[in-house]
Amino acid sequence: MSGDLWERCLPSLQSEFPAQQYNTWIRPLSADESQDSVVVLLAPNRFVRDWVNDKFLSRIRQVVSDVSGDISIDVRVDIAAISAGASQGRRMPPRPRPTSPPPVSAYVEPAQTEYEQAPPIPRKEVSTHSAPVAVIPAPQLELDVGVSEPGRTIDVNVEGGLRHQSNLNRAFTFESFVQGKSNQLALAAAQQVADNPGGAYNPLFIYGGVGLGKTHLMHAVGMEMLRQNPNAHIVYLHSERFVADMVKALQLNAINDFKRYYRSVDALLIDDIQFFAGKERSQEEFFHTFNALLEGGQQMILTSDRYPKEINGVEERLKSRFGWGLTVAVEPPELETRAAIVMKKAAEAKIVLPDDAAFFLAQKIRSNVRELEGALKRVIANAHFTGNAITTPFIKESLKDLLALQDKQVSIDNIQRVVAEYYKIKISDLLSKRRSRSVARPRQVAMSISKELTNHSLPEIGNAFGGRDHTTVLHACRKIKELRESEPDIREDYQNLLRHLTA
Ligand SMILES: Nc1ncnc2c1ncn2[C@@H]1O[C@H](COP(=O)(O)OP(=O)(O)OP(=O)(O)O)[C@@H](O)[C@H]1O
Repeated sequence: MSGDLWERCLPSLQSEFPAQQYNTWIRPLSADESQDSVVVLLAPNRFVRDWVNDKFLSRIRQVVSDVSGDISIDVRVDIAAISAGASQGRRMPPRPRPTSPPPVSAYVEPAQTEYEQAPPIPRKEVSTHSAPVAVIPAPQLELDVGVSEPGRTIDVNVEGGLRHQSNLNRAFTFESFVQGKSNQLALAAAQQVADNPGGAYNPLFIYGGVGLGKTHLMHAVGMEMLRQNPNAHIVYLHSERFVADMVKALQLNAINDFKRYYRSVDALLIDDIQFFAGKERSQEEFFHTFNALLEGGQQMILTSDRYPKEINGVEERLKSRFGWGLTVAVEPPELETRAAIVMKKAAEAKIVLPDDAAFFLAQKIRSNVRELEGALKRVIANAHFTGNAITTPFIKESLKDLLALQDKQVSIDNIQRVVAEYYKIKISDLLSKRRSRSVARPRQVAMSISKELTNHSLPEIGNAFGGRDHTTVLHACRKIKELRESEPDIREDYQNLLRHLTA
């Protein structure tokens, strides 16, 4: 075999599956093409293998046979990854805590961030090693982790006078996290890690856009680990804090203390890892910390605003390590999830919020959950000052300026108008059942742009185009992506329209 068959199949698979699915399931596979007439696809763990076998194998077979005739496909777990997993799972004998305080404070305020069903992650599936987190002389919890006090962080006192701060935010728990299709897989993976830290999903890499719950999930794992084992030594920090601590340690000639400190944790949670970009010395230090923690069976959870391989300015060896465990995406939540989040946040604030008011807010604020939460807080504050009940008209009045701004942003209506004008057809044609090429193609373009420029979900877009099914929208997006690569005219039309709509 030529040895690059799998490489040649990847572009088709990439264009076929939504990015989240491709990145989570297909991209981590590597191929062993050393045998004749069989390609062995190596999955980083059993979880990925089983899911690929179940959901993607038949399509992969088709694509491979289109490219290279009759070749059989076998999906196996990468043995190297398994042994890494086994060594990760093997708890190390108790390691001494650093006896002197770390050179600098590790304190940081916590950051206030397709329609395939996510796989049911069997809880405890990989618990071949039973020891939980505590391997280090027990630190004492200063605060009772069982009591939820939103906004409060949890401090941990370690013996020997070392004050260690986990910085976990009590408000960010699994209970307060609302599950939806957009975060189902990430949530399931996080729960699995919390139940089985240092297991096969190490590191857990969570990526996705701003304000979508990555930090919340990360803290929820830490909180759950602490609930299961109050002696666990868990550190959450933003990557910029890691960099700042390292710089200070270098200045104070205390890099060994820094190393010992970060390597003595049971779980290290680092947020927004993309901030390591361009910081070579920090990357070098983190690389060694990463290896030490992985070898010691200590759990790492990392978040980023993009898929590991797409983080520019970060060394390849680090990027490839980020993908050794499990990489999961959080997507913008669909309308129902946004409404459920608003309801949950209102209930947490002990506010009565009628369903229609929650849906109104969720419909209007689509950009991300943080903004949604911010809008709700404004409404609550307003209601508090004026003594009014929160109703849809009250929300409209309270958020007048914000909603006016939202309306200026690109809407599906606007996209339909601009696309219809561009192709010299009527808006009603875009919404009609007509299938002639002169109407169907602009309709597909408009759907694809709606997916790209708005936060609407596929069903919402389908609905706005004459009540079509979400699979029609999905098909349109894939078709247009394909045509933009193969047909210069479509590429140019698409670019012109994007430019016009975002000017
Ligand atoms: N599914 C959810 N359920 C409940 N709250 C959520 C959910 N998703 C996000 N939030 C809330 O939205 C806010 C922003 O979330 P978070 O800080 O975790 O986002 P993030 O993805 O880490 O963003 P960034 O990339 O900017 O750091 C938090 O208050 C969080 O509690």
